[in-house]
Amino acid sequence: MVLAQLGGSISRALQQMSNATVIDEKVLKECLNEITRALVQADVQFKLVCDMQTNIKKIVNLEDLAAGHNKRKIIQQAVFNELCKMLDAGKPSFTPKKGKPSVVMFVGLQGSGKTTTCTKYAYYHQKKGWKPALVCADTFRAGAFDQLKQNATKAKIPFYGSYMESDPVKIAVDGVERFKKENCDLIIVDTSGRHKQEAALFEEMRQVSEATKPDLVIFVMDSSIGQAAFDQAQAFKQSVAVGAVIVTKMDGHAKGGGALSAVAATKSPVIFIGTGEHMDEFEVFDVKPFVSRLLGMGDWSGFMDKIHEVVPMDQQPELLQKLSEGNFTLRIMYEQFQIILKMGPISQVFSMLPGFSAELMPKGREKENQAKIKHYMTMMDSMTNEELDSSNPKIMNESRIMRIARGSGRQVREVMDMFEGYKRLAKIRSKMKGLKFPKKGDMSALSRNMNAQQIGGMGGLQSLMKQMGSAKDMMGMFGGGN
Ligand SMILES: Nc1nc2c(ncn2[C@@H]2O[C@H](COP(=O)(O)OP(=O)(O)OP(=O)(O)O)[C@@H](O)[C@H]2O)c(=O)[nH]1
Repeated sequence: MVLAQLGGSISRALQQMSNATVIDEKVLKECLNEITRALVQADVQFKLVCDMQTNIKKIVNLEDLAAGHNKRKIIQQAVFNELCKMLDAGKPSFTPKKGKPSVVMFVGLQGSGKTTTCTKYAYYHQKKGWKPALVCADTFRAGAFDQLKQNATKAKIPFYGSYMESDPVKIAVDGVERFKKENCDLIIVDTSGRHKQEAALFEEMRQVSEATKPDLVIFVMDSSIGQAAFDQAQAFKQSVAVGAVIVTKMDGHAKGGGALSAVAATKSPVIFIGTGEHMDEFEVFDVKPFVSRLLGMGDWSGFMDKIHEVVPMDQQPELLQKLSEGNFTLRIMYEQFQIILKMGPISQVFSMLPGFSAELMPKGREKENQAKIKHYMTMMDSMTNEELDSSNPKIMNESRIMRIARGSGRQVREVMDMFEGYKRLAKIRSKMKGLKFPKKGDMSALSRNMNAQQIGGMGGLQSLMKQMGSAKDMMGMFGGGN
């Protein structure tokens, strides 16, 4: 994934600087040049990158920093802040409220991923307890309704469209009315994809917008257009009241950094990014957590959100208790695998943990990793209660391993592999013993807690993970980290 490479290059530049015995002008310059190269390679506008470099140099005045100052931390913080500034549109978008009907209209160029993104957006909200519905007002592209219908059926989301009606305005109005009556709280209208030059289709888009009075218009844009994103976003904004942007195909394009920074320059907030063709390859875009993950600094609030999304409320205290106990059995590992599989792409989940980088888990390995977890779970299904509930690795003798392999139809080597992985995770967990996890939204509790643990907040946890070599270890378990 290109973004992971960008994050990896910036983190490495910062790491190399940290490794230097003395941080002087030369070391800082080398570090900033390295970061500049990485950003330019990701197609970020050269002027933006130069401005960023100048700003950092202004903030980090090495001569003025007294000896006691932690120069490394100050530089890291400046890089973090400047990256945030570059990607921040400066104003939030309208946010629909659960339980209150909102109409959201999707617009974008042909093939930008609009139809796919409508379903991803609906599915994302459905998982959070909303009642979304999809309306296909794309009468231009043959097959658009079938595509939406197929996606919606797969995700069990109600949909509306017509093979007969050729007027998109009528379909949109009928669909919105119908779903309002059915008490849907998020009515999503997909419109025809269009080109910048196609005046007639732009007019149609204006009419659909006028007739349905959307609370939010989302412009969907393919990241491969890079810096051209600026012109495109502007063109759409001039025709309809674009309130937010979703950038798609961030998984495969070297120009992703350019697209994100160019959209921010139009002052249109990016609210989600698409990171693959599948329904759950869709991530909230929130500048600070995004940059934090990009730099391998984690995103605890995103991680906790995911947990709150997939674990029923009544089981949450129990899970958090287990996470903080450090007494890690194979049964706990099994339960946590169940959660991980529900949380979405493994690389996405792990990139939310400090010390992990999406780079450690190549995207191509996603399917392979999911299959590996499932195989591990099949092997654990062949274990006895005694084996599952023991935290003593010594009970797993040769005859037990042979029995588990036979029972699950897997190789002995795979059982041993799974067991090695378990031991690695158990080691990590024992070091995290006593760490209390915050309630949803209560990040201050986490930092208070971490300070109490004397591991020095977020950065401290990151270095703790590094000390343990856990990122590579854990990724290694799933076949990443090479
Ligand atoms: N890799 C990747 N592919 C994506 C992503 N989002 C959409 N796609 C793919 O992009 C292609 C076009 O997506 P559609 O949803 O049909 O695009 P559209 O904008 O609705 O197309 P029109 O209706 O012609 O305007 C499909 O093959 C999608 O699977 C993404 O985030 N990553």
